Amino acid sequence: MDERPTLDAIRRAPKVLLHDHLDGGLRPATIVDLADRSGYRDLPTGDPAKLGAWFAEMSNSGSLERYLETFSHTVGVLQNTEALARVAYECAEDLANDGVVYAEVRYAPELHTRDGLPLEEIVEAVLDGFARGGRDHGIRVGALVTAMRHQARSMEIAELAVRYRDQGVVGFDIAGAEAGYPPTRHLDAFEYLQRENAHFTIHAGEGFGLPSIWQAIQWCGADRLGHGVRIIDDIDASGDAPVLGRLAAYVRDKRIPLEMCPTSNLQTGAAASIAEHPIGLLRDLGFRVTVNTDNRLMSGTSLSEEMARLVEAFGYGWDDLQWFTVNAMKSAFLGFTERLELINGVIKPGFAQLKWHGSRPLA
Ligand SMILES: O=c1[nH]cnc2c1ncn2[C@@H]1O[C@H](CO)[C@@H](O)[C@H]1O
Ligand SMILES: [Zn+2]
Repeated sequence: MDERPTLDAIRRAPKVLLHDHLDGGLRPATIVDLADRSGYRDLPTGDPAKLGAWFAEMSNSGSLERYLETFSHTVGVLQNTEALARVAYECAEDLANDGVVYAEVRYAPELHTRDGLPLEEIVEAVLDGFARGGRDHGIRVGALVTAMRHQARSMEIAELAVRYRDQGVVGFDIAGAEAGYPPTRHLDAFEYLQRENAHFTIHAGEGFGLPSIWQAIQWCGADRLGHGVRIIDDIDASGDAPVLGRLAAYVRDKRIPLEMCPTSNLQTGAAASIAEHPIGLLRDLGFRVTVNTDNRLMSGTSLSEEMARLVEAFGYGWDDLQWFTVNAMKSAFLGFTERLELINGVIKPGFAQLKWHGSRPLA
C-alpha cells in the first residue's frame, strides 16, 4: 500500500538536492550574528524571526529581478572566509537534518570579493565548510561555482571549477537576471569546460522562455537546466494528448534533467500556483524531473517541504518521491559508480523502509 507521505515521514526519506544556493540558505540568526561581527549595518531588522519573515515576504515579488534584490544582505555579510566556511558548514548541517544525503550547493565566488578576498580563498573556505559539515552530519555536499550572467567573469570562474574539481567542486553554473543576458554571452566558458570534460548546468527557462533553454542546450551544451520550467511553452496541452515541439521532445529524449524549484517559481511569477506548476505535466510526460529548493531562506522552504507541497497538490505517493530522488541522483555531477552506490545502497533501501512503515503503524 502506498499511503500519502506526511511531511514528517518525508523528512526521514534519503533525499538528493541538485539546486540550492549557498547565499540563499542562511539561517536568519546567523545573518544577524555575522552582521554584528563584520559591522554590516543595512539589515532591515536585527530580530532573527522578523528577518526570516522579511526575506520570505520580500521575495514574493512576482519578478526574478526583484526576487534577487534581497541577496544584497546575505552577500553583504559573506565577505570573509570565516563567514563563508561557517555558512557552508551550517548548510550541510541543515540539509542533513532535513534528510538530504547528497547535495550540490552553488554560489558565485565573484560576489564575495568586495573586501579583497582572492577567488581561491573563497572557494577553499566554502569547501572546508562543506567537508567538515558533511563529516560531522553524515551528508555529502559538492560545490557548484556560479558565474553571474550580467558580469564578465565566467571564464575565470570556469577555470576555478576545473582547478578545484578534485577537491569538491563538482561543476559550474550561471545565474542572475535571465532576460537580456542569454547563455551564449558566456560561450567561451562553456566551450572551455567541454574541452576539459567538466560538468555544468545553466539557469534557463525561468525569467525568460524557450530561446534561453534552446541556447543553453544547443549552443552551450548544458548537462542540466536550472528550472527549465518554461519548456512548457513548447508543449501543446490543449487537446486530448499533449503534443511536444522539437525542443521539448529533444529535452525529454535526451533525458536532460530539469532542476525544478516550485515555491521559488511562484515567487518569481514563473508559475501561478503549485497545482498549476508545470512539474505535474512534465512528470506525467516522463521528463527527467528533479525537485529542489533554490533558496531555502527566501522561499522559506526545505526539500521535504517542497515534496510535501507536491504531495498535497498532485496526490503523489512514495513511488513518485522515490522517482524524483532517483532522477536527481542519476543527474548528479558525481561519478557513475558513486551514483549507483547511493541509489542502490541508500535511496532504494531508505524508501523501501518508509513504504513498509507507511502501511503499518510503528507499534
Ligand atoms: O532562481 C534564481 N535564478 C537566477 N539567479 C538566482 C536564483 N537564485 C539565486 N540566484 C542568484 O545566484 C547567485 C549565486 O548564488 C545569488 O547571489 C543570486 O543573485
Ligand atoms: Zn537558482
